[in-house]
Amino acid sequence: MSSRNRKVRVWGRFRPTTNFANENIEILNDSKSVNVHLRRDPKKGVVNNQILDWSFKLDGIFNNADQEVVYNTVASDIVSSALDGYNGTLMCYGQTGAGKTFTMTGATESYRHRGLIPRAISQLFRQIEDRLEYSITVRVSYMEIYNEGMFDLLGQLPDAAWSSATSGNRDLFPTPDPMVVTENQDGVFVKGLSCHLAQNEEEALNLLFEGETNRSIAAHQLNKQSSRSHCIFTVYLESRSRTQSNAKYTVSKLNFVDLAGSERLSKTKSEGKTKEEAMYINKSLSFLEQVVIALASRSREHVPFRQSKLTHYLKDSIGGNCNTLLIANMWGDRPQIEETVSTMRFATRMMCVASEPCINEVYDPALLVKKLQREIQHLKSELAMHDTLTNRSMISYDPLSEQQKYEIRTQVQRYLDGSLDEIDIVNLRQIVGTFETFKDMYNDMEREMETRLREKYMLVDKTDPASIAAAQQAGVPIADDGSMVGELEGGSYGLGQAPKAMKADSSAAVQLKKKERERERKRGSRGQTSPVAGQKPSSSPSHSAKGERKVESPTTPAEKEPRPDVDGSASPVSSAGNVSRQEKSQRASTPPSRTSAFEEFKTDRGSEINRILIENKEILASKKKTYSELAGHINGTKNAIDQTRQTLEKLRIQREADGPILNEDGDIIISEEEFLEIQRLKDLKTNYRTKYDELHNLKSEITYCQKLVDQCRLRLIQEFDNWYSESFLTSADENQTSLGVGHGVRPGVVVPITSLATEDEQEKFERLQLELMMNTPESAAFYNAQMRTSRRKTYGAAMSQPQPAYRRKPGTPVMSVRNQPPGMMQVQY
Ligand SMILES: Nc1ncnc2c1ncn2[C@@H]1O[C@H](COP(=O)(O)OP(=O)(O)OP(=O)(O)O)[C@@H](O)[C@H]1O
Repeated sequence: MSSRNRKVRVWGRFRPTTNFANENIEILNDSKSVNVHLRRDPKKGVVNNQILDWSFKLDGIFNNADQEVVYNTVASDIVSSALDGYNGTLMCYGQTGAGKTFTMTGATESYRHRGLIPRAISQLFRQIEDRLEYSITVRVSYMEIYNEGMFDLLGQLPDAAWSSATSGNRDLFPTPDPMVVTENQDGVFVKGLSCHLAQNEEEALNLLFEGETNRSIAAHQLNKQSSRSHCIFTVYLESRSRTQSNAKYTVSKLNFVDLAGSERLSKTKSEGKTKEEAMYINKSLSFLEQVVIALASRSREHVPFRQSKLTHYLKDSIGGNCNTLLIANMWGDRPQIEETVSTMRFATRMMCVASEPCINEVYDPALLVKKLQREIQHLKSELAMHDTLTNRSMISYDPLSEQQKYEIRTQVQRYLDGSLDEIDIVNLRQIVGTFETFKDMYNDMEREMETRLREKYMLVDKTDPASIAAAQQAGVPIADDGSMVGELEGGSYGLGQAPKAMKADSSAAVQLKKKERERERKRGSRGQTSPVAGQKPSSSPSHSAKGERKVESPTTPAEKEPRPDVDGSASPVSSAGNVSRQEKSQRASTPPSRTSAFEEFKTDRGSEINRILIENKEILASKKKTYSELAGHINGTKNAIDQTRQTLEKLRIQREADGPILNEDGDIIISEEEFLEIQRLKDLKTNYRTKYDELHNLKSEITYCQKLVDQCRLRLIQEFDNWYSESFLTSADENQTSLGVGHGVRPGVVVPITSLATEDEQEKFERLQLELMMNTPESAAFYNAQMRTSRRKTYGAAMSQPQPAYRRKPGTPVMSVRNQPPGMMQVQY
């Protein structure tokens, strides 16, 4: 029942008295309602706003009730729920001497008058014995909060196990560190509070009584043995199933909170230590009241739990997911009537605190891992069975063995050196392994390359002044701006020879550089600077650090010849493979931009192949258009089929509702309308199949045409590349161009041929889309829209791309076309 509570349960208990103020306190017959009538206090004057009549209604009132009745009525269910995984809190609140400790612990010397805690312990172990299918662990802690300090009432026991340091700082338990209230995702706990395993009822009771003896008690005007602290006895339960090897188990805690008694100092006239204690008690109870008010108010966002140790510790124990019970202990005597009203008011507020108990389930990580491992094994077996049934027994789901890794590496190595044409794909793991091997090999190569470079050269980061300074110190002739003597401009890293070799006379080097600049200047004055706007004048390659570039000096005859016009007015190539004298002369100065040269090439030397490319593209475009129309037609047919099916279904339902009409043979007779619809459906299906086959064939043609277009384009680019290299570049130039032209292109990396023309990517994308459309023709509109968007994007990207490096990949095989598709132009090589 308690697990379904929506509010904290609150009961009132009057301690027995022979002087019950019947004229002031009326307990109604429902045993829930209490009316209290106060007498006007003459000390407050004739005119005052004192409320004299109060009516309270709690969940129940105990008057002269036996301990057993109290326990069975309010506590038993909460204790049972704790074994199911629900947290529970049982709290006694009230005036000093009102019977809180009696209710909570009872008279320790009398079994009959034992209180809630011993009864709960007894019930717990009884029920644990009954729950044979569960292994339930019981642990106990007992602490008190005295004058805002926390003390472990069981801290001195030999089996004390602390969550961190030992606890307390009271004289009784001199310990190094004070206890601290801590919170984590599992709830609130006290760091430093000892926890004790209790294997049976007796052990648990021993712990209770041991703690009782350590409580702070003092004689008080209203109670000979008044508790001067808040005491919290906690039982921690952990319940695991014995029958199921389940990673899931429940944990719960039962808090028994015996609060210190409130008192009016003006009335009790407490003095000295008792007064100080009372002040602490009243203050913390007032914070508790604030918390309760905040919890009871829906509009309140902040609950001031951290104002006191008590409220902080009770943060997850009042309402919330916890079964909470408050027993408001009261005096029935007339002199205490104001305190009784005050206690009733607190109790009524507590009734408004919401409580939504829930089971605390946790997962044992070790068991969970085991369970998941078992599940993986099970799934693997299922997969293996499935693969065997579908003739895919090659597939393995185990991690790659060392032998397999070695084989993959060997394959990749052979693939890279060209002795293997293709890597056979066996399964996903092998693909992943292959990629990893590529990555490893790439990293190895990079490291090896750097090591080799470092062995031979000194690498200087030109953007790093410290690196430059270090190089200068090592004797490398390098200027403060990072440029090296005799170095080519434009690189971000300087590559100099090792210090020994580089110990050239720096003043001579500077002179050399000056002379070089002078020569450049003169050459410029003769009108022989680069024709490309914005391009830097070519630095003299003959002065490179390695001295390997062979560009003719400005004084060579080649350079003295007039520079050819690169806008195409004069053809730079006389015949394929034959580079004219005029062409050779172009090498002496900066070559034209590849973009402009390519445009020129397409209209001149490469005009024939360009023409074939254009025609093939036109044929491809027209086939794609037909494909799109056909797909649209198929879509229409598909819609018509769906509609006809719906109509037929309606007619069938109608026919069945009207009752079937049968002929003599017992066959169902259908209406003419239904017959016609069936006929129509047949025709539509035939049409759909025919057109679908057509679409399929057309798709093959498109794929073939696409290949031819690709081949043409590749050929055009290769031709251009050869022509450009022969016409304008020396081998050193080629190297330089490949490093310098492609932005972000790494030395030695050849730009993939597909990136040479942006439409390659576009057309590849379109091809993929067409393939998808083939599978689901009804998605044509969707994919078409996608293509349009993609085209727009590709166009935008192409417009903003830097000039690509037109480089022919070494060893690229020359393509030839063997089969000519109908209506396609064949490339003649
Ligand atoms: N229901 C009851 N039946 C019999 N005796 C009771 C009952 N309630 C209280 N008493 C007795 O009244 C005295 C004071 O009770 P108790 O110590 O429980 O009060 P308390 O509220 O805990 O006071 P304090 O706040 O000072 O600790 C005890 O001697 C106790 O035995």
